[in-house]
Amino acid sequence: MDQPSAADGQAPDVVIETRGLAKQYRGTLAVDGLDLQVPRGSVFGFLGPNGSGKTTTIRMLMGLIEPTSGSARVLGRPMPRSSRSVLPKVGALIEGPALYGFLSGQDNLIRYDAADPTADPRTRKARVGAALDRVGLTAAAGKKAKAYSLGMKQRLGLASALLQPRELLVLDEPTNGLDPQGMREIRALIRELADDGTTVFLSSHLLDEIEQVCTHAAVMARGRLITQGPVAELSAGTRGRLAVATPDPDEAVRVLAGHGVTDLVADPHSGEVTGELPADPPDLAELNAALVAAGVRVRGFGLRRASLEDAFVALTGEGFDVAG
Ligand SMILES: Nc1ncnc2c1ncn2[C@@H]1O[C@H](COP(=O)(O)OP(=O)(O)OP(=O)(O)O)[C@@H](O)[C@H]1O
Repeated sequence: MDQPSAADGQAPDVVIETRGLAKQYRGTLAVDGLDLQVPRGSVFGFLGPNGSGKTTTIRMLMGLIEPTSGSARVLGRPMPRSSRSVLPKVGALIEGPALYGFLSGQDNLIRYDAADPTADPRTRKARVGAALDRVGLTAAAGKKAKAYSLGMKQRLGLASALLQPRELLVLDEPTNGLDPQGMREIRALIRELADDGTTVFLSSHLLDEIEQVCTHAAVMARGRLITQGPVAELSAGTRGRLAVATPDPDEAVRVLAGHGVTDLVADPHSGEVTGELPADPPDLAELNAALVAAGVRVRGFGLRRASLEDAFVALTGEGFDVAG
């Protein structure tokens, strides 16, 4: 049967699990042998450049398209076979919310709620009011949706996904196209939802977004999973860059290069020189002393923690290209 059990080999604290999941389009292997594990209670970032297979994966997870091979389980049940029992517990926002511009935000939600055969019409108003409140749109509830900013439209879309209690929220690029303020609002909302115990799975091509909001992440490149795990651990395996703040960048670059530091970059705006330490790094105190001895005025000196971007570059040997 479809009930989750130990016999299925899936731990109950995993809300999404795929094994060898793959999708082949005519000329393209969009997703290639994906083994994904999303822990319950996590804010899970599904990170990858444009075209790396994120949306295709999400569509398979939500039972919208069939995988070519492999399997996917959501909330312990196989997809797409169990869509009817799984999807009511999953709030999904894929490729932007479908809204009627001529209806108010509130009336859009009433329409959504009315389309749900399991939703009791007698409690509709209260549900819609609570969802609007949840996303901070109560004051704008009577305004036509076409007059909403992009961020407000996105929040209304989230409200539609929150009309029913959800175990899992799946959000495809939830901040795409938003201005910085709109992005902050959506991120704050995601954190609040996670604090309430909802697992949030979100895709993004923005590295810093994943670092700011996610507890866990999986990194995709060209349809393949590069790595996954707690965000702090993903970058921990990558060495940080040496950073020297100095008004003498040219001389600093020369001295550091002489001590085996590679990939040196001098930022004229910040007055900072950064570089990659060699595999067998020199003693940092001696490196600093060498700079000073060469007449380099050192304002700051240290190792910067590796970012997810550093980890991505180290793992793929490619830059994180977010063009498109
Ligand atoms: N319906 C389709 N038919 C043919 N090829 C497709 C189809 N959908 C996606 N692809 C291809 O599969 C690959 C992965 O696309 P996908 O949309 O899953 O990536 P993504 O990581 O979500 O990128 P984006 O953020 O740009 O949507 C791309 O090369 C894309 O062109």
